[in-house]
This record gives sequence, C-alpha cells and structure tokens, in this order.
Amino acid sequence: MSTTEVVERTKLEVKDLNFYYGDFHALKSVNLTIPERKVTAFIGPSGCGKSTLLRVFNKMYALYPEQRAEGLVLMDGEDLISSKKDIALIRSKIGMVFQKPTPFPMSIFENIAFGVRLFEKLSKGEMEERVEWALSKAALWKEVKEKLHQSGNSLSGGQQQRLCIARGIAIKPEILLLDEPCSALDPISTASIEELITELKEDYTVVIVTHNMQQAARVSDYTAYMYLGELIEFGVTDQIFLKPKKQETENYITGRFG
Ligand SMILES: Nc1ncnc2c1ncn2[C@@H]1O[C@H](COP(=O)(O)OP(=O)(O)OP(=O)(O)O)[C@@H](O)[C@H]1O
Repeated sequence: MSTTEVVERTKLEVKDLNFYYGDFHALKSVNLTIPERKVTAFIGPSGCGKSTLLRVFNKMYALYPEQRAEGLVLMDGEDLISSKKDIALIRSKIGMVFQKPTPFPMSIFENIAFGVRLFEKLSKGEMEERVEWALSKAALWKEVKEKLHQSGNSLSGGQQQRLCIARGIAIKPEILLLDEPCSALDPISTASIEELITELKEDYTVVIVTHNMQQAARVSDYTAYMYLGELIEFGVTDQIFLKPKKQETENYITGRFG
C-alpha cells in the first residue's frame, strides 16, 4: 500500500432517498456518500433540490406534516429518517447556516451562548472561553472582542454571517450544512468565509450549497450536480469540473445549460 494513500471515512450515506412536499416529488432516488472532514458542494440550477437535501439532513422537514422523506440517511451508520431521537439532539450534531444571515435579536455574546446552553451546562468562565473559541474559529473574534454586548444586528452583513457560522460551530456539531452562505456577501467577506470553510474541514464535515461554480471549485473536495430532483453526477471536484462523465454536467458547468 502506498504511504500517501488516505482512507476516507463515510460520515453521511444517502440511500434511495425520495422527498415529497405534499404531492410534489422533490428528490428522486438520491444515492450519495459524504466523506468525513471534507467539503462536499451541491450545485445545480435553481429548484433542483439542493436546499431540500440539506433540510433532510437536519430534519427541518419534520416540522411540516405535509413534507415526507423516504429512504435512508445514515450518519455514522445510523438512520436519521426513522430515528426517534429528539430532533434537537440531531441538530446538535448537524448544524445549519442559512443563505441570509439570521442573528438572534440579542447580543453578540448571547447569540453564541444561547445555543450552547441548550446542550451543555458550562460555568461562566467556560462559556466565555467557548464564545471566544467559536468567534475565533469563525475569524470574527478580533473584530468583535471589544463589543460582545452589542446587538448581533449591529454587525455588517459579512460579520453577521460569520456570527451565524460561529453560532453553528459553538455547539460543536459533527456536520456543518451551509446553504449558499455567501450569496448576500461582498467579495471580501466571501473570501474570508471561503478561507474559513477550508479551515473548518480540519474538524468538521462540511456540506455547502452554492450557485457560484468558482466557489464550488475553490472550496470543495467533492461536488454533486443535481437537476430536477435527481443526482446527476457526484465525484471528486476536479473530475467534475475538468472531466465530467455526463453531458448534462458539462453543459451546466460550462454555462451551456438551458
Ligand atoms: N415548502 C415547499 N412546498 C412545496 N414545494 C417546495 C417547497 N420548498 C421547495 N419546493 C420545491 O421543491 C423543489 C426544490 O426546491 P429547493 O429549494 O430544494 O431547490 P434549490 O435547488 O435549493 O433551489 P435554489 O437554488 O433556487 O435555492 C422546487 O421545485 C421547489 O419549488
């Protein structure tokens, strides 16, 4: 065996996943393996089901009675769909950051501490350490350390999105789902979030939905191309962008789609 060979571990395995919004069949027999501590990007035209797939991973759909998932989503071998575990417990392992920054209407400090308190009982000192740790990981600490008690809404858009990422990692999830995290950001904030994503994969499995093909190529190790609820092609990012196997993938990434 070559000494450079790296054995990847599967973090999430999706098997024959179908998803319905009422009668609408939004995900069609999706099969996919997401490796641990890598960045996996979902790309595809608007409405193809990228966000729906993320919402299945953290069981967001379970709040809506007309939404239904069938199939298996195995996290470390354990099915999330049929799991009777408390959804809050699943969310503590699978964090999600949304397209628009959504700070809670409270201080920067509380934005982070609030979620941590739901799952852990920390002393005041431990909580302060955790808040600093999460803000540092999200590359925001230096900018906010003097104003932790100001409202999260007083930050710029890019800072708010980093605050939401800090909030996501503060509870130490195993998987971080990012749904177009840079779509509302300027190029400088986008660059800092991309840098952060690359750092995050040292500790977390990251799944990102993006419309920005260059971003997918820059930050991800694996890319999945979706179209009309189907997974068309999945592979190592370089292969998908340089030598896609399917004509549909090539049309999309070269802008010849539609
Ligand atoms: N709450 C809902 N009720 C009914 N249909 C929905 C709902 N949410 C999404 N859909 C439909 O499911 C399909 C997939 O939507 P989804 O938001 O997952 O796509 P997407 O690839 O993330 O799109 P975008 O890139 O525009 O965010 C679309 O046809 C959409 O209209």
